[in-house]
Amino acid sequence: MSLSEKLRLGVNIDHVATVRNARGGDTPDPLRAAKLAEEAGADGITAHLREDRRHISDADIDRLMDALNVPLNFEMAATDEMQAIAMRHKPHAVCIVPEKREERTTEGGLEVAREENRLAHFIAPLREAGCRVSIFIAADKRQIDAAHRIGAQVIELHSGAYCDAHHEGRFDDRDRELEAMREMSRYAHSLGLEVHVGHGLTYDTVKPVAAFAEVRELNIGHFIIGEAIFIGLKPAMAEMRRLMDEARGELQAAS
Ligand SMILES: CC(=O)[C@@H](O)[C@H](O)COP(=O)(O)O
Ligand SMILES: NCC(=O)COP(=O)(O)O
Repeated sequence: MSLSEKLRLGVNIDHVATVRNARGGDTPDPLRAAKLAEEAGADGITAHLREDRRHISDADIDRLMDALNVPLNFEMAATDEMQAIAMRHKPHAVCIVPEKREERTTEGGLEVAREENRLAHFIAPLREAGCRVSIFIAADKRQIDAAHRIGAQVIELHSGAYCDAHHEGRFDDRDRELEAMREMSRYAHSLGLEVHVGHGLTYDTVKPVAAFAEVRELNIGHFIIGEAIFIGLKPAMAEMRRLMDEARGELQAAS
């Protein structure tokens, strides 16, 4: 991959639905947020249909599929129910994520290595249907090798541990997490996998990750939606885009 290729920004609109669902009505509408994000230059929209439907609903996915002009990255657990939904919609990308009912947010990466056989069979029809299959994993060589073996085209590295360490002031841990993601981005890229990164990224944490030459896409939601409350969605996205471009520009200048 060349550095002149654009680093894509996928905007996750799950937490617009979280606010909507707090009152059970129709507002704020995640589709409206997605269309605004699209107008503001989002390269894709990410939505996670959780098994417990705590934020995005089935109807949201129907409406996103009908109305979006940019690719939808459909995040889902590896269950029969979700596979059937994905097969009905055939979104541009399907990102397989681990899910626990009791977790507040996606805590870790998918355990691919221990479930290789099941996951290989699970993703095969999705690939045949034309979806790009992405696997949400920790920066762990074993998991990357397994994702590669089962035929995934993309991996998304979970940046939550790096972001948490930064915001909690555990800078040694942060630097270790960052280094692991850097090394594993290179490794995954060398296997021919497309590399994405996401979870918990903020203005303070995005630049070092955006500077990984092998990374093609960042998926960012919670922070952008939170910031949008104060400054609006388009300015919040524009600032994220500016930081990503700045990191990329610095990398290009140094190479
Ligand atoms: C997999 C992942 O990182 C996302 O789905 C995102 O964080 C939003 O969903 P949750 O906050 O419900 O985990
Ligand atoms: N896959 C990560 C994602 O879509 C966004 O995560 P977050 O920024 O909402 O934590």
